[in-house]
Amino acid sequence: MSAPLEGATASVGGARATRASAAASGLRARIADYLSMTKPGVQSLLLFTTATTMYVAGDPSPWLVAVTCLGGALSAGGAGALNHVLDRDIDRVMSRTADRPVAAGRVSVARATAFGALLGIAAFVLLAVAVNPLAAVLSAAGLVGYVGVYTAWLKRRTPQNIVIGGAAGAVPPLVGWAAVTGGLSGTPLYLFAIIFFWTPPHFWSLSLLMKDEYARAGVPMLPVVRGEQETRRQVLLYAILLYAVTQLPFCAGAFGWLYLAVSLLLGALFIGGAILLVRRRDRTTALRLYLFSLLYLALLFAAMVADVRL
Ligand code: HEM
Ligand SMILES: CC(C)=CCC/C(C)=C/CC/C(C)=C/COP(=O)(O)OP(=O)(O)O
Repeated sequence: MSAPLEGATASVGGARATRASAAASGLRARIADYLSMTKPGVQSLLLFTTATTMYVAGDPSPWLVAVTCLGGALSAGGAGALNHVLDRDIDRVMSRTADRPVAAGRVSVARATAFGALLGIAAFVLLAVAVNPLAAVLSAAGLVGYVGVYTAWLKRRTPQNIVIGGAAGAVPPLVGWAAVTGGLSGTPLYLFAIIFFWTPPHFWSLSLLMKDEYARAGVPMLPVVRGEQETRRQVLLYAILLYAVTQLPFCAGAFGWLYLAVSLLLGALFIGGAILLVRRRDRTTALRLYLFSLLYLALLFAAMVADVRL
C-alpha cells in the first residue's frame, strides 16, 4: 500500500474507532441515567430491611431471598423513576437534584414514565408468580404510597408529608415477611412501625442542611415552615418515640436479650445525637445524625437476625 493510501485508511479507521467509542460512552451515560432514576443508594437499605426481615421470619432459600429482593428493587426502582418525573420541576430548582436525568432533560418524560411503569409492572408480576400475591400487593402499595401519596399529593402540601408518606418506605419488612410466611402478624407490624418512626429523624436532620433549597423550590418541609429549632425538637421527639417502638417487639417476645442490648445502645446513641442537635446548631451535627440514622437502621435490623439466629 502506498503511503498516502495508508494514511487515508488509517484516518477512516480512526474516525470509525472514535465514533464507536463515542457511541459506547453515550450508551454508558444513558444506562447510568436510567440506573440513577431507580435511586440505588436508598434502595440498598430498603432491600437490607427486606432481606433481614426474611431471616427473622423463617428459613428462606437463597432463591426466595434473591427473587423477593429483585421484585422489591424493581418496585422501588420504578417508584424512583416516577418520582423523577413528577418532581422534575422542583428537582430543577435544587442544586442537589438539578442534574437528574429528567430534570436536566436528558431523558424525556414519556420515556421515564414508561420505564417506571414497566419496572412497577414487572415487579408485580415477578412477585405474584415467583413469590406470592400478598408480597406483590404489598410492594405495589409501597410504590403507590411513595408516588401517589407522598410525591404527587403530600410533598408540596404539608410539612407532615414525610411522616404520612414515609409509611411507603416502611413497607419492605412487610414484603419480606409475607414472602416467607405467606401472611402477616404482629412482628412485621412492629418492624413497619420502627421504620415509620425512624423516617422523620432520618429526613429532618438532613433537611436542616437543605432548608434554603426547599424554600427556593417552594416545598413546605418542616424547617421551611416551622423553623430550624422546631425541626430539631421534632427530631428529638421522634428519636424518643422510635426508642419506645423498638422495645415493643422485645416486650412481645419476638426478640431476646441480644436485640434488647443492641436496641438500647443504638436508641441511647440516637437520642444522644438528637439532644446534641437541639443544643448545637451547626451543620456538622445535623449531617452526623443523618449519617448515623443510616447506620442505626442497618445495625438494628442486623441485630434482629443475630438475635433470632444465634
Ligand atoms: C419519606 C421518606 C424519606 C425521605 C423524604 C428521605 C429522604 C432522603 C434524602 C433527601 C436523602 C439524601 C439524598 C439522596 O441520596 O437521595 C436520603 C438518603 C438516604 N435515604 Fe432516605 N428518605 C426517606 C426514607 C428512607 C427510607 C425508608 C430508607 C430505607 C429504609 C431510606 C434510606 C436512605 C439511604 C440509604 C440514603 C443514602 C443514599 C445515598 O447516600 O446514596 N430513606 N433520604
Ligand atoms: C416497597 C416500595 C416500592 C417502596 C418504595 C418507597 C420508597 C422508594 C421509599 C424511599 C423514600 C425516598 C427515596 C424518599 C426520598 O424523598 P424525595 O423523593 O422527596 O427525595 P428527593 O428530593 O431525593 O427526590
